[in-house]
Amino acid sequence: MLRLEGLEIVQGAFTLRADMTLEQGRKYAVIGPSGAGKSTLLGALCGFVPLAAGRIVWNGQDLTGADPGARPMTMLFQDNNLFPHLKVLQNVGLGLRPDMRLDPAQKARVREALERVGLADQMAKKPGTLSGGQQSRAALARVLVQARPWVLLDEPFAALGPALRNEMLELVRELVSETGAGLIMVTHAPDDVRRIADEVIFVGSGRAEAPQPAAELMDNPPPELKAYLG
Ligand SMILES: Nc1ncnc2c1ncn2[C@@H]1O[C@H](COP(=O)(O)OP(=O)(O)OP(=O)(O)O)[C@@H](O)[C@H]1O
Repeated sequence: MLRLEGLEIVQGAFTLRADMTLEQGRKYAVIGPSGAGKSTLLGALCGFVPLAAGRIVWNGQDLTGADPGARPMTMLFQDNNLFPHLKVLQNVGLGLRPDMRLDPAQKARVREALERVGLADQMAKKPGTLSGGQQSRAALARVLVQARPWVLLDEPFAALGPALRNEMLELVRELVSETGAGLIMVTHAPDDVRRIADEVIFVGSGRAEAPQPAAELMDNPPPELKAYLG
């Protein structure tokens, strides 16, 4: 269980507040207008954006001052963050050990993760020689080897075409279900919400609202969400 207690995040003139409890193993979509603070919220959860007030507590453990690497979260950014000069295998291995000194068991985990995302035959290639979809798969494999309890995605796969995007979302859904990880995903696409999310966190007017069941909310959106959805 991940608790956001009286969070206040200040960036210049912008303030975002959040108070909510997220359940392990659930899939949350974060939606709301551009500039509402969706990326800011994820950044604060991961420890990249400091809190002005409040606490983040995971299973009773206060994460508020913890370094990003010490938190139970992995973040997948829109651009995948792959290192162009390293092979796919090494890029994924970095998820386990930044110094890349993997022991045999860790090497086996990296290979397993690459097999799981369908890149078993692409391990020795550099990211630049892979397609966009394959690069996304490599980035997902890196998330997978870290095996953290929460996976955070900030508008993932935005650069991919619709069919490939859906395929990647389906893969994400399968992977988090298999590992029991919780998912928090920023998206602008209502279709993504219906496809993948159990619950929706709406961000607007300086607040991240407590999660609400996805299907219900999308079928009967309150005025602010309705205005956003158009
Ligand atoms: N480093 C910063 N310094 C000052 N203000 C910032 C900084 N980063 C973001 N902001 C402001 O914080 C607010 C929230 O930005 P954020 O990127 O979280 O929104 P978002 O909902 O993710 O938007 P989008 O959907 O366009 O990606 C914006 O008003 C933005 O201008």
